[in-house]
Amino acid sequence: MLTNVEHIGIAVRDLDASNELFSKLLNVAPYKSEAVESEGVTTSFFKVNQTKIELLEATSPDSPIAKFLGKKGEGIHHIAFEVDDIQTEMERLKGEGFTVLNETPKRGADNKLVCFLHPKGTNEVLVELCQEIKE
Ligand SMILES: CC[C@@H](C(=O)O)C(=O)SCCNC(=O)CCNC(=O)[C@H](O)C(C)(C)COP(=O)(O)OP(=O)(O)OC[C@H]1O[C@@H](n2cnc3c(N)ncnc32)[C@H](O)[C@@H]1OP(=O)(O)O
Ligand SMILES: [Co+2]
Repeated sequence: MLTNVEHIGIAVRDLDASNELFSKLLNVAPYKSEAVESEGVTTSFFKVNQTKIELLEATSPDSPIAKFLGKKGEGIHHIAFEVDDIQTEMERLKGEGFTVLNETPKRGADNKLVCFLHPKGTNEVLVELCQEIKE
């Protein structure tokens, strides 16, 4: 079951400059910065009440963020939904005809298992599913 918007991902060219900008905009400092090597990104996270913003800077030219910046420029890159059981949700969405981009949930940032849906099947919006890892 989808339970919430978990975060909104924003592609940025310069994470330091965008951290400053979003700190001023939201009036809070980022609570976390984390590199996710498998995605070729460095992230930083802001939280305002229940709303989470994830800034993403590319760390390699073949990163999805580098490609997105090259094609579309900075801006909203994806919307992430929290799910209670990612595997069940992936199966349900595949059954509805959506294309999952990873058949097995992978480790994302901020202690999450994640899966992406292809934007060509979701009105050009890249959708991420996130399930909290309980350790
Ligand atoms: C930090 C970890 C994690 C978290 O925990 O939160 C993250 O958020 S990681 C975020 C970065 N990772 C990803 O985005 C992984 C999923 N993405 C992909 O697998 C690929 O980016 C893609 C969506 C399959 C596209 O890859 P590819 O086909 O190689 O690139 P193209 O540039 O050729 O794009 C094809 C087509 O898709 C459009 N596109 C690409 N990205 C987006 C997007 N974010 N939103 C909307 N549309 C997107 C792109 O414009 C192309 O369209 P056309 O030009 O019309 O062909
Ligand atoms: Co994300």
